[in-house]
Amino acid sequence: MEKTPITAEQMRHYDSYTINQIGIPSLVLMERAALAVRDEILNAFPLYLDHVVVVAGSGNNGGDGLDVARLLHIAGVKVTILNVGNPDHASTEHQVQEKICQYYQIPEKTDLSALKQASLIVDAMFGIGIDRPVTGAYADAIATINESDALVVAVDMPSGINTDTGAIMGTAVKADATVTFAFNKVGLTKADGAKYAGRIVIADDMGTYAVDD
Ligand SMILES: NC(=O)C1=CN([C@@H]2O[C@H](COP(=O)(O)OP(=O)(O)OC[C@H]3O[C@@H](n4cnc5c(N)ncnc54)[C@H](O)[C@@H]3O)[C@@H](O)[C@H]2O)[C@H](O)CC1
Ligand SMILES: [K+]
Repeated sequence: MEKTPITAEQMRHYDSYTINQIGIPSLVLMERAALAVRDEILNAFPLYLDHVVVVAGSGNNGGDGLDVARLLHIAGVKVTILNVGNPDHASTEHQVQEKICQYYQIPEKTDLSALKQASLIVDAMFGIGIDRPVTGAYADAIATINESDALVVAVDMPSGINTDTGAIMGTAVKADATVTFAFNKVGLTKADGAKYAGRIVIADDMGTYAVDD
């Protein structure tokens, strides 16, 4: 398996090859991604589990976050979801995960004050899909996260960090750890990305396959 850090475009290519050519459904990849984040949180941060707040965007990074919220909830952890994204823009997978979280009646908030009670924050606003500077409610959430003394675990990328350059796009989450999927990302190895990522965990048992075509 290729071990050098990859770009967002390469990751999207490998994802779509795995989903469309091999036939592994994207929700299966999402579940495997979320299991890796859950395992890292339970194994590495057992003293920070009093109240986990998952900050979710409306794309598949947010979908991963909702999946992690459910997995932690059924593991007996107190979890609150803070939805920052616009629900009207929710991706298909995000909507599936949202419905499951509603089944488990996991509390959902939109007010940033939810972050004040967090012992651990899961940053699931943006992953490799970030394509413009962060502004508005997302920027406010990032500022509040960075001011918090909660432990911060980023899903795939610290939100606001450019996957390919490591540059801060307006503003970015400073994470204690980042669980990135399938392969390391170029943006986690250089510039501000290397600093903002914290300890990097590469979840490479993802079922995502590198193709060289
Ligand atoms: N690699 C894997 O095996 C898997 C990765 N998964 C996760 O999917 C995300 C990528 O999801 P995507 O929906 O493409 O993008 P994001 O969730 O990162 O971003 C959502 C959405 O946000 C918009 N956007 C971009 N920049 C901004 C901005 N500055 N302000 C507001 N909105 C912005 C843009 O339209 C994006 O589409 C990946 O990181 C993983 O977490 C899958 O779960 C499956 C397994
Ligand atoms: K993120």
